[in-house]
Amino acid sequence: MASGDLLLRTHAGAPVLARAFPCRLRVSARRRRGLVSPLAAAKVGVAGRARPGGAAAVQKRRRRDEGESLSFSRVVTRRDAVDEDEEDVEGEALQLGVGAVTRGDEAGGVDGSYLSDTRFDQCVISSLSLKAVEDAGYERMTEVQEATLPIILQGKDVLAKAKTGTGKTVAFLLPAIEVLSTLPHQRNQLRPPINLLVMCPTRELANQVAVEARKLLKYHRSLGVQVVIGGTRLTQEQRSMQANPCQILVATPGRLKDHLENTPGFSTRLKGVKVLVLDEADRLLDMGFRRDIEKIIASIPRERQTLLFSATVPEEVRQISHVAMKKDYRFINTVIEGDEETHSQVSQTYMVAPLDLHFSILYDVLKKHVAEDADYKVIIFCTTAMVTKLVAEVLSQLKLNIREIHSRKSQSARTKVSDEFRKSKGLILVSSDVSARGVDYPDVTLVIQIGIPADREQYIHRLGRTGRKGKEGQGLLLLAPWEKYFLGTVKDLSISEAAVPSADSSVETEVKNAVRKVEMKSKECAYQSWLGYYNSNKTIGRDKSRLAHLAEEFSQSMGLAVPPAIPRNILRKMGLNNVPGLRSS
Ligand SMILES: Nc1ncnc2c1ncn2[C@@H]1O[C@H](COP(=O)(O)OP(=O)(O)OP(=O)(O)O)[C@@H](O)[C@H]1O
Repeated sequence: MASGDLLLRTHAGAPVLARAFPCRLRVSARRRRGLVSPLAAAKVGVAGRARPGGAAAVQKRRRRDEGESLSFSRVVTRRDAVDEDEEDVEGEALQLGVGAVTRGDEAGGVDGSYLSDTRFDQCVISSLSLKAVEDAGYERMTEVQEATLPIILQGKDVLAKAKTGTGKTVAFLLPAIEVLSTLPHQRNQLRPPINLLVMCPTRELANQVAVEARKLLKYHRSLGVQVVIGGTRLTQEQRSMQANPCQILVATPGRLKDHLENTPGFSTRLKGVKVLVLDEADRLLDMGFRRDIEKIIASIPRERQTLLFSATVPEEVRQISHVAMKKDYRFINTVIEGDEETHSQVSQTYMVAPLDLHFSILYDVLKKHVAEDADYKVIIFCTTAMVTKLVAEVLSQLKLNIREIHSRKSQSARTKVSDEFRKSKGLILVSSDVSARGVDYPDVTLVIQIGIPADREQYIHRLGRTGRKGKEGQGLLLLAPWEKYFLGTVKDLSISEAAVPSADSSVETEVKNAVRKVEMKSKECAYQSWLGYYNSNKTIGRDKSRLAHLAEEFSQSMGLAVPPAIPRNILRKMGLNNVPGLRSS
């Protein structure tokens, strides 16, 4: 936290405490014990003060989505790569830590600390929303919901940071719906305005947010929600928007831009936006999405409320939040200062081993996990879509119960796999970063990450697919020796080294046979995308001949004696033509 940020800790319900502790003396006593809600504090005049504007230059980080390189245009265009048809910071900051750890039996978790003591029925929300919240089975607010609701209801712009799986979706949807429910809604309008626009970086997340919105809208009969995402026919979406226009729109950026450019009357409807939400805000504001987001923001009214939510808010996101928010926005951070951004009930380990052992290690770890936990539910994150496909094929050959999801799959296949994984146990999902953020699969027991994640934030979001709602979970990061430097970026997290399983020759033979059975085409594609991914990595991609040598190691791990040849034009686009060790075709 930057100097000048206000440190407050919260324990119990914001609106309730505001009534319960009206005098400065009692608030101060609770502040000393770290138990004051922001609203209570604000009432007695201890609200956060403006942060000094930091004018540090915004570092433009080149990021990858889907693990594919963004640097080689047609080989992997930005469209293919990204999962999309796929002022100085002046805000007030509140640091809200978890006061007492409560045991959340009703949440089914071992540690219910993500829940606050405030019940929804103690809040100033409409009876229609309250009934819907109760029907959804939510009784107490989560910490982030408790912390943000009163401030959003005051009409403030909010940038909120809270750990993964702690209810950020309801935290922005519920107050936004409350705002909308006070607006006049005329039935039978030909093109009714869109009043709430929620942007999400992935299609799966957009669908999930719409499902949560529908739950909360159960009794708000005059309000509706619609989703526009890539991978579906634009005309189909246009027809359904015309047939049943809704006030709430959940969208991925590329597709929203398509509608802006191609759907008659759409830009007029966007002029009605009163609340804009950027879910996974840091991802939406990074370079992969920035241009689309800026265009979208330019198409909606300046006079609006903006809500940015994420489990990670790197300093540069705070620096550029003026792109979307008013200067007097509030930064609400529910991750206590000094606490890790990951969950303490998730054990994190890493293993370092040469690439040619990775499949055997993976198989060994999975076999043990499956044997130990009949209700196992594992996600394996891979660096690129094509590497994901390869790993899924190898593990399927080993007769594990595998499903595969990445951007090269059709949207219908993605939706089917995602729905199945949400409902089932006893499954292993091999995924690219399409599942890294926001996706709420219940009861994931283990998250494995093979190879370095795009960055520290991506590591945290991927790990956050387990340990949701206070439940326990495990995380394993599997690295090659030359990837070990990544550990330096997450050294503040509790990751401990795990011993590499000792070699078992029968397992190794089994794995080698499985690898051998995978089609050559899959190996070629994996090799090319692997090369693209590490080529655009600032550390590894710097030395091209070393990169070629490492790529050869990767091709050997797929059982290839000679690395596949890559079309010359693709090598050129990657800036890798004439690099010794790389073959062109
Ligand atoms: N007050 C509540 N009580 C119990 N469960 C809740 C409550 N609010 C939300 N949930 C549930 O908690 C789960 C996690 O919520 P959600 O997906 O919004 O988390 P998140 O913080 O957005 O996670 P991520 O950072 O991964 O996007 C969901 O299943 C949601 O239905």
